[in-house]
Amino acid sequence: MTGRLIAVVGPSGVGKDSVMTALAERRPSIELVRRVITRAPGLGGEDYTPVTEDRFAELLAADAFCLHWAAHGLLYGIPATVRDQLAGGTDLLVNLSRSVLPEMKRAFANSAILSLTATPETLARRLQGRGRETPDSIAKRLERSALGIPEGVPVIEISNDGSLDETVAAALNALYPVKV
Ligand SMILES: Nc1ncnc2c1ncn2[C@@H]1O[C@H](COP(=O)(O)OP(=O)(O)OP(=O)(O)O)[C@@H](O)[C@H]1O
Ligand SMILES: O=P(O)(O)OC[C@H]1O[C@H](OP(=O)(O)O)[C@H](O)[C@@H]1O
Repeated sequence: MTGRLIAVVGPSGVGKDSVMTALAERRPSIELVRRVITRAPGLGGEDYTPVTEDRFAELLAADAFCLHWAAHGLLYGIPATVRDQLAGGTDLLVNLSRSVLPEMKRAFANSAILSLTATPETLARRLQGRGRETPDSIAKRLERSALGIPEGVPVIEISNDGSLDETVAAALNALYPVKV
Protein backbone atom coordinates (compact mmCIF):
# COMPACT_ATOMS: atom_id res chain seq x y z
CA MET A 1 0.00 0.00 0.00
CA THR A 2 1.22 3.52 -0.71
CA GLY A 3 2.24 5.68 2.20
CA ARG A 4 0.18 8.62 3.40
CA LEU A 5 1.33 12.22 3.07
CA ILE A 6 0.43 13.88 6.38
CA ALA A 7 0.55 17.66 6.16
CA VAL A 8 0.91 19.70 9.34
CA VAL A 9 -0.34 23.28 9.07
CA GLY A 10 -1.16 26.21 11.30
CA PRO A 11 0.08 29.68 12.20
CA SER A 12 3.72 30.38 12.84
CA GLY A 13 4.65 29.42 16.40
CA VAL A 14 1.74 27.03 16.89
CA GLY A 15 4.21 24.15 17.23
CA LYS A 16 4.23 22.39 13.85
CA ASP A 17 7.89 21.40 13.96
CA SER A 18 7.74 20.38 17.63
CA VAL A 19 4.64 18.24 17.06
CA MET A 20 6.12 16.65 13.92
CA THR A 21 9.35 15.72 15.72
CA ALA A 22 7.43 14.27 18.66
CA LEU A 23 5.09 12.31 16.36
CA ALA A 24 8.03 10.77 14.49
CA GLU A 25 9.64 9.83 17.82
CA ARG A 26 6.44 8.18 19.05
CA ARG A 27 5.87 6.36 15.75
CA PRO A 28 9.27 5.73 14.13
CA SER A 29 7.75 4.32 10.93
CA ILE A 30 6.74 7.91 10.00
CA GLU A 31 9.47 9.94 8.29
CA LEU A 32 9.90 13.71 8.24
CA VAL A 33 10.13 15.54 4.90
CA ARG A 34 13.15 17.82 4.68
CA ARG A 35 12.13 21.11 3.02
CA VAL A 36 14.25 23.19 0.66
CA ILE A 37 14.20 26.81 1.92
CA THR A 38 15.93 30.03 0.86
CA ARG A 39 16.82 30.61 4.52
CA ALA A 40 20.33 31.07 5.86
CA PRO A 41 21.80 27.76 7.05
CA GLY A 42 21.80 26.59 10.64
CA LEU A 43 18.88 28.59 12.06
CA GLY A 44 17.44 25.48 13.68
CA GLY A 45 13.80 24.67 14.37
CA GLU A 46 13.81 22.00 11.68
CA ASP A 47 16.26 20.08 9.54
CA TYR A 48 16.04 21.89 6.17
CA THR A 49 18.09 22.20 2.99
CA PRO A 50 19.23 25.84 2.73
CA VAL A 51 19.60 27.20 -0.83
CA THR A 52 20.07 30.54 -2.53
CA GLU A 53 17.22 32.08 -4.56
CA ASP A 54 19.15 31.27 -7.77
CA ARG A 55 19.51 27.61 -6.78
CA PHE A 56 15.83 27.45 -5.83
CA ALA A 57 14.91 28.77 -9.31
CA GLU A 58 17.13 26.11 -10.93
CA LEU A 59 15.50 23.35 -8.91
CA LEU A 60 12.04 24.66 -9.75
CA ALA A 61 12.88 24.77 -13.47
CA ALA A 62 14.16 21.18 -13.23
CA ASP A 63 10.79 20.04 -11.72
CA ALA A 64 12.56 19.07 -8.52
CA PHE A 65 9.57 20.16 -6.38
CA CYS A 66 6.11 18.61 -6.09
CA LEU A 67 4.86 21.62 -4.10
CA HIS A 68 6.32 25.07 -3.55
CA TRP A 69 5.28 28.43 -2.14
CA ALA A 70 6.48 31.78 -0.85
CA ALA A 71 5.93 33.08 2.71
CA HIS A 72 7.68 35.35 5.21
CA GLY A 73 9.99 36.58 2.41
CA LEU A 74 11.27 33.02 1.84
CA LEU A 75 10.74 30.37 -0.84
CA TYR A 76 9.87 26.82 0.20
CA GLY A 77 9.97 23.62 -1.87
CA ILE A 78 8.96 20.02 -1.19
CA PRO A 79 11.28 17.61 -3.05
CA ALA A 80 9.53 15.61 -5.78
CA THR A 81 11.35 12.54 -4.41
CA VAL A 82 8.67 12.27 -1.70
CA ARG A 83 6.62 10.44 -4.36
CA ASP A 84 9.17 7.61 -4.35
CA GLN A 85 9.08 7.37 -0.54
CA LEU A 86 5.27 7.24 -0.60
CA ALA A 87 5.31 4.64 -3.36
CA GLY A 88 7.56 2.55 -1.12
CA GLY A 89 4.83 2.58 1.55
CA THR A 90 6.30 5.11 3.99
CA ASP A 91 4.03 7.60 5.77
CA LEU A 92 5.51 11.11 5.63
CA LEU A 93 5.03 14.21 7.78
CA VAL A 94 5.43 17.52 5.99
CA ASN A 95 5.18 21.11 7.20
CA LEU A 96 3.11 22.99 4.58
CA SER A 97 1.70 26.43 4.00
CA ARG A 98 -2.08 26.56 4.34
CA SER A 99 -2.09 28.16 0.88
CA VAL A 100 -0.95 24.97 -0.93
CA LEU A 101 -3.48 22.61 0.67
CA PRO A 102 -5.96 22.47 -2.26
CA GLU A 103 -3.07 21.65 -4.62
CA MET A 104 -1.72 19.05 -2.17
CA LYS A 105 -5.13 17.33 -1.92
CA ARG A 106 -5.39 17.19 -5.72
CA ALA A 107 -1.87 15.82 -6.13
CA PHE A 108 -1.80 13.26 -3.28
CA ALA A 109 -4.84 10.96 -3.05
CA ASN A 110 -3.64 9.25 0.14
CA SER A 111 -3.18 12.27 2.38
CA ALA A 112 -4.35 13.87 5.62
CA ILE A 113 -4.03 17.34 7.10
CA LEU A 114 -3.39 18.11 10.77
CA SER A 115 -4.43 21.69 11.46
CA LEU A 116 -2.87 22.87 14.72
CA THR A 117 -4.40 25.75 16.66
CA ALA A 118 -3.43 27.89 19.66
CA THR A 119 -4.61 31.20 21.07
CA PRO A 120 -2.98 34.46 19.85
CA GLU A 121 -1.43 34.86 23.33
CA THR A 122 0.18 31.41 23.10
CA LEU A 123 1.50 32.13 19.59
CA ALA A 124 3.09 35.42 20.68
CA ARG A 125 4.67 33.85 23.77
CA ARG A 126 6.09 30.91 21.80
CA LEU A 127 7.54 33.00 18.96
CA GLN A 128 9.20 35.35 21.44
CA GLY A 129 10.51 32.39 23.45
CA ARG A 130 11.92 30.67 20.35
CA GLY A 131 13.93 33.75 19.41
CA ARG A 132 14.60 32.75 15.76
CA GLU A 133 13.06 35.93 14.30
CA THR A 134 13.42 39.65 14.97
CA PRO A 135 10.58 41.46 16.82
CA ASP A 136 9.48 42.98 13.49
CA SER A 137 9.37 39.57 11.81
CA ILE A 138 7.47 38.12 14.79
CA ALA A 139 4.86 40.88 14.47
CA LYS A 140 4.39 40.06 10.76
CA ARG A 141 4.05 36.33 11.54
CA LEU A 142 1.40 37.09 14.17
CA GLU A 143 -0.52 39.21 11.63
CA ARG A 144 -0.48 36.27 9.20
CA SER A 145 -1.81 33.90 11.86
CA ALA A 146 -5.38 34.88 10.98
CA LEU A 147 -5.03 33.19 7.58
CA GLY A 148 -7.53 30.34 7.60
CA ILE A 149 -7.72 26.93 6.00
CA PRO A 150 -8.85 27.26 2.34
CA GLU A 151 -12.57 26.54 1.94
CA GLY A 152 -13.62 22.95 1.35
CA VAL A 153 -10.32 21.39 2.45
CA PRO A 154 -10.94 18.66 5.05
CA VAL A 155 -8.67 18.87 8.09
CA ILE A 156 -8.16 17.19 11.45
CA GLU A 157 -8.12 20.15 13.83
CA ILE A 158 -6.12 19.73 17.03
CA SER A 159 -5.37 22.29 19.72
CA ASN A 160 -1.70 22.62 20.70
CA ASP A 161 -2.48 25.00 23.55
CA GLY A 162 -1.81 22.28 26.07
CA SER A 163 1.18 19.99 26.43
CA LEU A 164 3.00 18.45 23.49
CA ASP A 165 2.17 14.98 24.86
CA GLU A 166 -1.56 15.70 24.75
CA THR A 167 -1.33 17.02 21.20
CA VAL A 168 0.68 14.04 19.99
CA ALA A 169 -1.73 11.57 21.62
CA ALA A 170 -4.72 13.31 19.99
CA ALA A 171 -2.99 13.39 16.59
CA LEU A 172 -2.04 9.69 16.73
CA ASN A 173 -5.60 8.73 17.75
CA ALA A 174 -7.00 10.65 14.81
CA LEU A 175 -4.44 9.43 12.25
CA TYR A 176 -4.17 5.81 13.38
CA PRO A 177 -7.43 4.92 15.14
CA VAL A 178 -7.21 1.65 17.02
CA LYS A 179 -9.50 -0.89 15.34
CA VAL A 180 -11.57 -2.93 17.80
N1 LIG B 1 2.69 22.17 23.32
C1 LIG B 1 3.69 23.02 23.54
N2 LIG B 1 3.93 23.51 24.78
C2 LIG B 1 4.92 24.39 25.03
N3 LIG B 1 5.76 24.89 24.08
C3 LIG B 1 5.58 24.46 22.82
C4 LIG B 1 4.55 23.52 22.48
N4 LIG B 1 4.62 23.30 21.14
C5 LIG B 1 5.64 24.06 20.68
N5 LIG B 1 6.21 24.77 21.68
C6 LIG B 1 7.33 25.75 21.56
O1 LIG B 1 6.82 26.83 20.77
C7 LIG B 1 7.84 27.36 19.90
C8 LIG B 1 7.34 27.30 18.46
O2 LIG B 1 7.24 25.93 18.07
P1 LIG B 1 7.62 25.45 16.61
O3 LIG B 1 8.91 26.06 16.18
O4 LIG B 1 7.49 23.98 16.62
O5 LIG B 1 6.41 26.13 15.79
P2 LIG B 1 6.08 26.16 14.25
O6 LIG B 1 4.60 26.08 14.12
O7 LIG B 1 6.87 25.11 13.56
O8 LIG B 1 6.55 27.59 13.85
P3 LIG B 1 7.00 28.16 12.40
O9 LIG B 1 5.87 27.96 11.46
O10 LIG B 1 7.30 29.59 12.66
O11 LIG B 1 8.24 27.38 12.02
C9 LIG B 1 9.09 26.51 20.13
O12 LIG B 1 9.95 27.21 21.00
C10 LIG B 1 8.55 25.24 20.81
O13 LIG B 1 9.49 24.64 21.68
O1 LIG C 1 1.03 30.95 6.99
P1 LIG C 1 1.11 29.77 6.08
O2 LIG C 1 1.02 30.14 4.64
O3 LIG C 1 0.16 28.66 6.43
O4 LIG C 1 2.55 29.14 6.30
C1 LIG C 1 3.61 29.80 5.71
C2 LIG C 1 4.89 29.21 6.10
O5 LIG C 1 5.05 29.49 7.49
C3 LIG C 1 5.72 28.48 8.06
O6 LIG C 1 7.07 28.65 7.74
P2 LIG C 1 8.28 28.48 8.75
O7 LIG C 1 8.22 27.05 9.19
O8 LIG C 1 8.07 29.46 9.86
O9 LIG C 1 9.50 28.81 7.94
C4 LIG C 1 5.09 27.31 7.38
O10 LIG C 1 5.86 26.17 7.55
C5 LIG C 1 4.97 27.71 5.96
O11 LIG C 1 6.12 27.40 5.21
